[in-house]
Amino acid sequence: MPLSPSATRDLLTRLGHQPKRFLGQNFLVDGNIVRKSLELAGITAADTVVEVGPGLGTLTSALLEAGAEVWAVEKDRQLHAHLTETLVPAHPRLHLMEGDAMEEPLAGLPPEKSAAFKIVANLPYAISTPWMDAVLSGPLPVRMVLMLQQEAAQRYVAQPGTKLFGSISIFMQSAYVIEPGHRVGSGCFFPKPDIESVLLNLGRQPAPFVFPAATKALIRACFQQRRKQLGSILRDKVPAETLARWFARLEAAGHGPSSRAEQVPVALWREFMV
Ligand SMILES: C[S@@+](CC[C@H](N)C(=O)[O-])C[C@H]1O[C@@H](n2cnc3c(N)ncnc32)[C@H](O)[C@@H]1O
Repeated sequence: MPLSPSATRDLLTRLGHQPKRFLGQNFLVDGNIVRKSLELAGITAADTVVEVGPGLGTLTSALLEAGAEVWAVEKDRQLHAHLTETLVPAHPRLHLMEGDAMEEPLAGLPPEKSAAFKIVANLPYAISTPWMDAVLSGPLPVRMVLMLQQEAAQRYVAQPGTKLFGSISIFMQSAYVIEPGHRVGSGCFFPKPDIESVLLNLGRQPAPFVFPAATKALIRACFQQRRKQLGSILRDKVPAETLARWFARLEAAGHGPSSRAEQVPVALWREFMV
């Protein structure tokens, strides 16, 4: 069971640990949310799970109690040391590393384990979108159940023609079905965050599409100049023949070189550069 807010505060005091805002240290203190996360992820003893930012080990303990094998990466040296002392000795199925999830997005998961794994995490807010972008380059987890800020979740599900539609919406919607999640009140965390959070449930599509790194870079470039026409952004960056073929596809669907990146639907982006 997760610690209550007062027990969490006491533990942090005992450790001499001041929650760090820049590391998004808002610890889960609500048992229902922990249970719901495991339930949405369908965690069983047969699962291999990656966790980013185990913190005080709340989700980690629940995953281990369910019998899962867990790979976790924690950036905070003091919290990593606390988990090394308290959780690691009792749990041979926990593989904990100290590190940055931007360098180790899958917490050091070995390649032979990457064919079928899940991610369950209460993400540090500052890295949620760039980390997700890295994860979407593959290998892809079969399911992700993620606590993250509402605005990031809105970007993932955003539709063309809206302000929030961007490269991450395209990469996400090409690989995952976004299943109903849950709003999570700020009282479920200690300390309370000043932004809204949601629990997002992402199931891998039967035929997920992973964009090559070079294509991802070009798509990001198109959204960095949202107001510019695609023709003028891409003219010098993509071979003429490839571009003409894609623009012909866009024109057949009512778009073209004068369209802006945010107007082009996900399905047409999937045909870009292929
Ligand atoms: C929102 S807290 C979640 C803590 C815990 N999992 C829970 O649910 O209570 C985010 C955690 O991610 C860690 N963290 C922040 N940035 C990180 C990074 N770049 N790589 C790995 N861990 C990071 C923080 O130190 C913190 O423990």
